[in-house]
Formats: sequence, structure tokens, C-alpha cells
Amino acid sequence: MAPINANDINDAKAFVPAKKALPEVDTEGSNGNGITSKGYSYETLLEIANFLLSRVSDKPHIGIICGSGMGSLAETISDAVKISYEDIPNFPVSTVEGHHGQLVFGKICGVPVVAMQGRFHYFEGYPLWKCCLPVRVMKLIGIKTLIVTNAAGGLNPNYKVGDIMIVKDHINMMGFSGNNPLHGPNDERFGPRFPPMSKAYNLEYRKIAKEIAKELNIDDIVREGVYTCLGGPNFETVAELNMLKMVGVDSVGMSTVHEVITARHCDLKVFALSLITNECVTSYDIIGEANHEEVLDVGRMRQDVLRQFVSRLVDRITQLDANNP
Ligand SMILES: O=P(O)(O)O[C@H]1O[C@H](CO)[C@@H](O)[C@H]1O
Ligand code: HPA
Repeated sequence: MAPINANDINDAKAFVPAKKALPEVDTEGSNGNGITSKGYSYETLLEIANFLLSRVSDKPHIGIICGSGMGSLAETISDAVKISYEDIPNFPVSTVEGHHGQLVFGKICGVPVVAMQGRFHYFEGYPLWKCCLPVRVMKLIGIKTLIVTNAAGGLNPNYKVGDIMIVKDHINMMGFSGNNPLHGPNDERFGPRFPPMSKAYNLEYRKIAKEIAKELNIDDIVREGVYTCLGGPNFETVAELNMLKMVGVDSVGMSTVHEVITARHCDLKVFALSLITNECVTSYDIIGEANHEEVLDVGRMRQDVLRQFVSRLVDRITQLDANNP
């Protein structure tokens, strides 16, 4: 029998090479499940933070994580200084299409910010603590607030593609099986062993976001709901989505939850939004299937609105926090 080669598997045309060399999976200290108790020490993260601070003139006040296809959020940043993840010692690299792989420092509405144009996902092979390493680094370089954006499937039947969902809460599905970014020894310099999560998504910020939606005349597409993160990389089955719907999930993705847990652990204030990029397939009668190209397309379609929304948020959050230090 002739030996098989890569082209025999699926259609050769459908084969897209990985964007970057795949990262090595960190198995050191692992329980064999990809869950590791080994994280970088406080000192190593401090070294990364100092490396970054040596490259910029202003300490950022706000960090922004750009979701899939939403990297253009960073294009509103003036006086931009861009630092590729590959040039940052001990930093992971982005391997997913739609995630640039760089930090952008500069200003939005005069406020010093840093944006991650590209985040790290569990399905890329990174343990959760490593996906969230940049959150701790951003904390060390001075941010007080984290704005997290993601692309997500809309599970709530009232949601439409292109809607923006303000995240009011999450369900940590991966955490139910013990996979948590805070798994392992706790360094009190970041935060407590048992951090509360009942007020993870800042209520004042959510109020401001709803006001901004009215001002921009987009309140008809702005929703508020519950997000969940699954490990990916496959999109969900019909049965899985129906189960998630039953437990009160409104939008589904593969990120954000662990970043928010890490951010709250180190006392950052958090605002998060989902861009609804596809309708979740909750019936076997639906013909369409979720795909990453559509996710990126919807990100592009909504880029102007998102840029305005996030710029105003940065401005108003800064005013709010200046009045309530
Ligand atoms: O959560 P972000 O990074 O926005 O990306 C979402 O979009 C990708 C799937 O298309 C997954 O990575 C999912 O998590
Ligand atoms: O439908 C989805 N499921 C999981 N992650 C996603 N990211 C964008 N859309 C989706």
C-alpha cells in the first residue's frame, strides 16, 4: 500500500499552515492534563515588566485585550510604540489567525494605555497560567483597569450577529474540572489564595457602557449577558450548546474567563464585552456551521463601532476612577 502523506488527509486546499511555529506544551510540573503548577516567579514577571517599561515613556493606566479579528481596536492608539511578543523575553507567541502578536503602547483620548493585539488561548497548547501571564505583567507595569474583548457565539436566541454583549458574569466551565489559572502555589504579592468572583465585572463600568451605547445610538445592538469559555479548539456540538443554554449562558467563546480571574485576583477592575460573531447552532435542522473566517469577518464589519465604543469607555472610565480613587 502506498504511504499516506499530509495531502491525503482532508483536502490539500483546505490545509492552512500554522501562522507561527507552534509553542512547546509546558508539561513541567504538570499533572499530565496540561495543567501545571509551574508558573513564572514574581521576579521573572517583574523582569518582563521592566523590559517593557524601559521601551515606553508613559506607564499605562488601562490594558486592553483585543479579541479575534478585533486587533484594529489598537489602531485608535496615538503615539504608538509596538513591541512584538517575539521580542519580549519569556513571553508566549500568538499562533492564531486574527491575533497579531504585539503589545501596542500609547494613548487613547490622552489616556496612557497598552493593548494586546493578540491573546493566548488554552487550545494553542498554553496552560491557563501562561495564557494569563500578560495580565500580571500589565498589572506590574501599572494598569488599574483591564478591558477584555472577545469574539463569541450568540446562544441567547434574541442575539443577532454583530451585537455587542456587555459581560455581566461568567461561568467558568473549565474551572469545574479544576483547570484554573490560579491553580498551584499562590503568591500573595499578586493576590489572596481564595479571591471572590461575585463582583468580577465592574458595575459602574457596565453602567457607563450602557450610557455610551445610548450616546452612540447603538443601544439596539448592545446587550448584557453571561459568557462562558470552553477549551476549544472545536466549536460546540448541538447538545453541548443546549446544555449551556439551560444553565444560563448567553455567549460562548474560548477565552476571557481565565484572564478575568487572574485580573480580579490581582485587584484589577474589569470590563468585558463579547462581539457576537455567529449564531450558535442549537438545532440539527440548522444548515450553517460556525467557522473562524466568519468570526474574523464580523470583527472587521464592526471595527468602527467597536473603536468608538472602546475609546469612549477608556475616556469615561478614567474620569470615573479619577473621582473615586
Ligand atoms: O476569544 P477570542 O480570542 O476573541 O477568539 C474566539 O474566536 C476563536 C474562534 O473563532 C476562538 O479563539 C474564540 O475564543
Ligand atoms: O460559537 C463559538 N463558540 C466558541 N467560540 C467562539 N468564538 C467565536 N464564536 C464562537
